[in-house]
Amino acid sequence: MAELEVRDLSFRYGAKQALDKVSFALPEATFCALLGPNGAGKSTLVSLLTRLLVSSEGQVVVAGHDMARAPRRALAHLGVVFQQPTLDLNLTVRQNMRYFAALHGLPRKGLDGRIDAALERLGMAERAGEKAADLNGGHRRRMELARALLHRPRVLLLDEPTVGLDAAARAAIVGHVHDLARDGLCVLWTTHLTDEVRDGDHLLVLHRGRILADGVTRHIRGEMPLSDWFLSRTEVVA
Ligand SMILES: Nc1ncnc2c1ncn2[C@@H]1O[C@H](COP(=O)(O)OP(=O)(O)OP(=O)(O)O)[C@@H](O)[C@H]1O
Repeated sequence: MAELEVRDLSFRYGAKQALDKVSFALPEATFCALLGPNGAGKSTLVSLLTRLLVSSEGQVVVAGHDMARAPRRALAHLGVVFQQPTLDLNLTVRQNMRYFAALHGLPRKGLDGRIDAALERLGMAERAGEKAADLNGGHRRRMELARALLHRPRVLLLDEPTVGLDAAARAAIVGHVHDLARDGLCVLWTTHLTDEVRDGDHLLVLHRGRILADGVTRHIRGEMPLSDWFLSRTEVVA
């Protein structure tokens, strides 16, 4: 069964068609890169998947729950890391996580254990008592990732999560999220950077609101480096 399924999803801003009949299905234990140049429609798709936007055309199904008919159940299985950081810099890492847990109605019983486990997975266990303001950008992002796992979602959505990070921090996050996918999570990672995509990843290429390619990266790119393939298909002049 698909953990995340999108069927014929379309969206327009007035006359501007931002998404045009987008369809794909992702199973568990998948790292899927959603690659598209600026303006391709990635943010619009993320907004529809998280119900910030609603479309009357098409369907989104998370862990078997239809986003339009059962939004609370669908959203309960979705973890999200947005492009813009959403943490309180004055609180410690643990306080930020407790605050998020309270907002989501997670039971207090066993919460610290959940927080420790989530931080451990991201290599952040020893930073639980540090103020978010004192963390570097990469560690802040990892904290947001740990937080997105607290309610044990089956699908994790990340919208260009490496924006503003240096190369080492980017590589660390890319690695951690691949580990999460290997352990069973269905991950959708949006990016416009081909070097964040691995050959064995599931790749969706979005261009001008349409899916250009859907499959395993190494099959899609053939003999070409992915960056060359991507540039040739999206007509971006380097
Ligand atoms: N509020 C809006 N009103 C009108 N057009 C919009 C609006 N938001 C986005 N668009 C247009 O819809 C298309 C898709 O935009 P979207 O932001 O989803 O792309 P993106 O792939 O996320 O790009 P980026 O990487 O630059 O964030 C673009 O042509 C954009 O100009």
